[in-house]
Amino acid sequence: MSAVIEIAGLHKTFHTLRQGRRTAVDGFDLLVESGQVHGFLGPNGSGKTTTLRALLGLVRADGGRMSVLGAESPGRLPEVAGRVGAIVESPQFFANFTARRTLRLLALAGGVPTTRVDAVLEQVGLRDRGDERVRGYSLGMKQRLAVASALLKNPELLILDEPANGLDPAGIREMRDLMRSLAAAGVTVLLSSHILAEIQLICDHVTIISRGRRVAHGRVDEVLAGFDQHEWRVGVAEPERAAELLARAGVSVTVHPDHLLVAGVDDAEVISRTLGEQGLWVRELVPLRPDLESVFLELTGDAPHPALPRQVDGTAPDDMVIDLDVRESREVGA
Ligand SMILES: Nc1ncnc2c1ncn2[C@@H]1O[C@H](COP(=O)(O)OP(=O)(O)OP(=O)(O)O)[C@@H](O)[C@H]1O
Repeated sequence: MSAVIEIAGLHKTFHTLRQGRRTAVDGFDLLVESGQVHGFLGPNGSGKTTTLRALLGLVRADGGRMSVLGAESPGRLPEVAGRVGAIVESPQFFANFTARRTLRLLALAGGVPTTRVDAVLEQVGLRDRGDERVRGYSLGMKQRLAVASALLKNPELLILDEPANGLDPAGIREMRDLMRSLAAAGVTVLLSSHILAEIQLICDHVTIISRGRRVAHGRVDEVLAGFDQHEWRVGVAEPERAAELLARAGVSVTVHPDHLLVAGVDDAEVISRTLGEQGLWVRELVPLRPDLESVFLELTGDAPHPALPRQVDGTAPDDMVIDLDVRESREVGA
């Protein structure tokens, strides 16, 4: 797979009269490879928009190296601009224009054949609504129109800042289907979001940013697996006795009022056999898998995560890296 976006050590500090110096991006790295639907995830104010703006030459970086489709950014961006569609500042459309007219105008302004208009309306699922005025569009339809405008030049790379912002679950599902169909058509997608469920639903890869620095990156499932503590919720009669039996078998167990919490067990059979052999029958055995939300909170919040050391001793999946040095430097500075 080839690199479509590469950012290494990006720095950007803003100087404002009221707030003084503010470091928005602090040595950030990003690698997006061809064919990925890559989520760029971080809390509000963590530096996502600044990174995308710097990558696209909309704001000047203070340091670091960036390239888009192999061309160094911002110097050689014009060479590849025709192959990149981006929506970083949310576009405003004339409410009285129809989507078709809007796209025709944008095509004419961008030197794109107007025959592309029908193709992109079809691609974003607005073909049947293309002759309606934008004022009657739902937020999801407006977002899709924005994506359609970025698709006019048939880009190989699509960069979207918060494309699912404000969408309801149905809108997010539509956006996910759209991103998947684009990926299937060979478009590489980078989309930013501060909403975890969105990234988990839409993206196959993720880079998590916190306070201007990358704190995790890799395949979504592998980032999650790296945080899997192999925990189980166990429902059983006589929980105290069950806990004792499990502890004696070397299993880490915590007693809660109506269940046990067992950690560090790969195979559920270990639990059911240990208890069953002593005449205790398990009535509930549920694996507790981490979701991106808990991973995100661990990485961007302050709580240390017991699973983190596993990431640096080589047991983490190859493709997933937790940038521990980032946590350390952040914690030192916190
Ligand atoms: N033009 C600017 N002038 C001064 N400070 C800025 C400017 N743009 C961004 N910042 C600051 O840089 C930091 C990062 O902002 P940025 O917009 O990149 O974050 P973000 O992750 O995109 O946030 P959000 O999810 O809220 O859009 C914030 O502290 C923000 O206030």
